[in-house]
Amino acid sequence: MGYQHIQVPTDGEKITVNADFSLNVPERPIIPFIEGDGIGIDITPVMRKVTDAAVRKAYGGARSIAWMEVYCGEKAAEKYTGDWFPAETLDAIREYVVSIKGPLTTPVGGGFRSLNVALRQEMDLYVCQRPVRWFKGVPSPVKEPGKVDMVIFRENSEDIYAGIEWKAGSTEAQKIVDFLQKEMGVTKIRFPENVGIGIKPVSAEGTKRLVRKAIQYAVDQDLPSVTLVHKGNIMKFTEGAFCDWGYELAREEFGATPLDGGPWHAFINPKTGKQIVIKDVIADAMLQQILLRPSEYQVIATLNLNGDYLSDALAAQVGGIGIAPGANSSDAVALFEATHGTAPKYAGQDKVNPGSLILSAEMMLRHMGWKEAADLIIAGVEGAIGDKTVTYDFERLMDDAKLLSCSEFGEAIIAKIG
Ligand SMILES: NC(=O)C1=CN([C@@H]2O[C@H](COP(=O)(O)OP(=O)(O)OC[C@H]3O[C@@H](n4cnc5c(N)ncnc54)[C@H](OP(=O)(O)O)[C@@H]3O)[C@@H](O)[C@H]2O)C=CC1
Ligand SMILES: O=C(O)CCC(=O)C(=O)O
Ligand SMILES: [Mg+2]
Repeated sequence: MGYQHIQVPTDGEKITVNADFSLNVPERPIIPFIEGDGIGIDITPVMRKVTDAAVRKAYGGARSIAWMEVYCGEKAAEKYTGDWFPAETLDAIREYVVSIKGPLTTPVGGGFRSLNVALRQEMDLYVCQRPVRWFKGVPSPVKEPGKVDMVIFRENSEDIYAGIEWKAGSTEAQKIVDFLQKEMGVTKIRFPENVGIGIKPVSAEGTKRLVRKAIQYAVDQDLPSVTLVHKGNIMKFTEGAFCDWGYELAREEFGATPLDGGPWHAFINPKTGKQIVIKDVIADAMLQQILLRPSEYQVIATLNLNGDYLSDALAAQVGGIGIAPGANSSDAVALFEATHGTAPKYAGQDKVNPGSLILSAEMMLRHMGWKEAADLIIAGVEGAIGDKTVTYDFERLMDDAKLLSCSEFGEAIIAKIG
C-alpha cells in the first residue's frame, strides 16, 4: 500500500495473521509506532532503545525490529495540514497488525473527541488489557503492594465512555429530552431545560466478547478467579446486564455452574484441573476491595469507564501510572500503549518515567512470541529499580535513591539487560 507521509522500511517484513488469529512474525518485523503528544517525545525514543537492546541481547542480531513512524495527534496535524487523525495511520496499524503508541492529548469539555478512544473504536480494539503488578523496591502507599497482581480486562468499545453525548442547550439535546419525555414517559430529568445528555450503550455481544477474553486468560494463565465489576444495582440494564451476560457466557462457553446457589459460579480449568471462580463485585465496593483485600482478585472484567478508573487506582497501589502498561486489541490487531496520558507539564523535559511504555513494549514482544526479549525487559526494569536508580516519581518516595532522567533510566535498564 502506498502512503503519503509514512515511510515504509525497505529492510523489514509484515507480521501476518492466520485464520486462528495466531501470528506469523518474521525475523525483522515492521512495527508502526506513534510518538505521542506531550511526554511522548521523551518516552517513545527511550522505549525503542530499550526494546532494541533487549531484542539484540536475546537473539544476537538474528532478530530485530524495523520501526515505522505513523502519525496521530499534534505531529499528524503538522504533517497532514490540520488532520489530527489521518486515515493512513489507521490503515498502517491494521495492515501491520502489531503496533505501539505514545499518549495523545484530549481537550476537556469542548474541542475534539479523544483520539485514543477513536483509534480503539475505528479498529474495534475491543479489549483493553492492563496488567498491574508490583516490582520489588517500587515505593507504594500501601503496606503490602506485592499482594496486587491483577489484570484488568476493560471493555473498550461501548459504555458512556464512547462519547455519544449532546451539549446542554443544543437542539440535539432538546430533541432527546422531548423524545424521552413525550414518547418514553420519562419524568425524572430533574432540570430538563438546560441539560447535557449522554448515552450508555452496553450490549450482550460487546460484553460477551470481552468476558470471553478475560476468562480465557484465567484458563491459560492458571488463575483462580475472574471478577465482573459493575454498578448493576443502579444501572440495571447496562451494568447489571454486563454482570448477567458475563455469568451467562461463563455457563454457556466454559461450563460454569452456580456456586452454593449463586450468584458466583465456578468451573474446572480444563488445562490444569483447578477450579476457576467467576464472581462479581459492585464497582464502588471494588475500589475498597483492591486496597483491603487485593490478593482475592486476579482477573477483572469490567465496563469501559469503570476500567479507566480502576486502572489508575490500581496503578497507584504499585507505584503509579509511570509504570502501568497496556494493550488494546481485537482478535487480529493489537495496539500497545501506556495507561497514563501526555502529562503536559513535563513534556520535553526528559524527566518522566518511561516504564509504562517500556512495559507496554514488553507486552508487545510477548504477544509476538519473542518471550526471551520480553523477559530481558522485565529483568532490566527489576534491576534498575533494585539498584534504586529511578526517575523522579519513584525517587521522591524512596530513601537513598539516585534520581535519573527519563533517558538515563532507559540506559540503566539497558545496562541491566547486559
Ligand atoms: N491513552 C492516552 O493517550 C491517554 C491520554 N490522556 C490525555 O493526557 C492528557 C493529560 O491528562 P492527565 O489527566 O494530566 O493525566 P496524565 O496521565 O497525563 O498525568 C497525570 C499525572 O500522572 C503522573 N504521570 C503521568 N505519566 C507519568 C510518567 N510517565 N511518569 C511519571 N509520572 C507520570 C504525573 O504525576 P505528578 O504530577 O504527580 O508528577 C502527572 O501529572 C489529557 O489530554 C488526557 O486526555 C490521559 C490518559 C490516557
Ligand atoms: O483518551 C483520553 O484522553 C483518555 C483515555 C484514558 O484515560 C484511558 O484510556 O485510560
Ligand atoms: Mg485513563
